[in-house]
Amino acid sequence: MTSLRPRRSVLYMPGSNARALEKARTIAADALILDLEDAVAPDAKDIAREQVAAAVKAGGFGGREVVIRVNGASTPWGKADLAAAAAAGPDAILLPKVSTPGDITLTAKAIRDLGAPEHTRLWAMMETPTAILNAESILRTALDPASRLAVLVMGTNDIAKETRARLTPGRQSMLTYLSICVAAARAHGVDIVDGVYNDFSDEAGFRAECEQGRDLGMDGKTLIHPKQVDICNEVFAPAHEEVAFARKIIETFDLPENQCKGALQIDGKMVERLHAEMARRTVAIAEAIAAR
Ligand SMILES: CC(C)(COP(=O)(O)OP(=O)(O)OC[C@H]1O[C@@H](n2cnc3c(N)ncnc32)[C@H](O)[C@@H]1OP(=O)(O)O)[C@@H](O)C(=O)NCCC(=O)NCCSC(=O)C[C@H](O)C(=O)O
Ligand SMILES: [Mg+2]
Repeated sequence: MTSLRPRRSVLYMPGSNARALEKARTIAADALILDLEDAVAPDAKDIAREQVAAAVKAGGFGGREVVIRVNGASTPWGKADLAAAAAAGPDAILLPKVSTPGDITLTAKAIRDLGAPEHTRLWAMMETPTAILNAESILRTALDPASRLAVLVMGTNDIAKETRARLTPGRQSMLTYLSICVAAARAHGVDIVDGVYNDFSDEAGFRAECEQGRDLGMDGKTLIHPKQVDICNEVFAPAHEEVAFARKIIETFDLPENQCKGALQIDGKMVERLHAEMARRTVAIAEAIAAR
């Protein structure tokens, strides 16, 4: 079952940047990814690992979901990262460059053996051509709760690198990859967040890409700079009118005279029971956001 935890804005920060780790405790993002992978230079990997583990253990992140992105198992840092992350016990560990179901199941087993607390979930980066081709089988691992798989994170920079597709305005080249992953995530009750928008000074372009991701079915978007958080939170929250209409749908279907009806007319629109289900989710996510 997809969780109703708001994951509108998911902000990356380099684990080597102590100032950013400190500042993160006051940024209005729903989730934070403390990165040990691509944002950290090889010479800074050890200090980043120590800083991130200490920051997670120290806490103080309030209701923000705290995630550690480790280096891959085949890198010189992967093993130490996983051990440190499991011991720190964040809300989730984010695996980069997942390509097969085994990447999830083996990591889940490894962190269990390393003593990771039960609450530590796995998030998976979808950013290789093989991951896209294997999306369904990777996501199927979520059927077993032991996999801990909770969220997919799109890695559009790596997808562009590996496929040689260009990241153009409108992301024509990414749409198939994004939608395949949305379908796989939804089929198996896992949340999914969109890739980053690199030009963090371009507010209009960023807003358009947030809206595109939301309309494709994403739960939120990964971010690289604090100035992207407010727009992202706004776009991925249901609008006031949407919530009001959702409440109206629920109330109308709940009326005794409508108990036997499958379809109704509300404000000139045809509404079916499937819309009542969607409306319940809209209201629930709006309430979860309001409670933050
Ligand atoms: C992109 C940046 C390097 C820009 O940094 P900087 O030049 O320092 O920006 P500012 O001067 O505008 O910063 C203003 C203040 O905000 C703090 N800050 C900046 N970014 C962050 C952040 N991400 N989290 C927390 N705080 C942040 C600065 O420290 C300044 O604070 P103050 O000193 O109080 O004024 C930088 O934004 C950055 O490093 N961003 C994150 C880069 C990153 O994590 N990249 C990896 C993830 S993206 C990726 O890998 C995608 C995926 O895998 C794929 O394949 O697509
Ligand atoms: Mg990447």
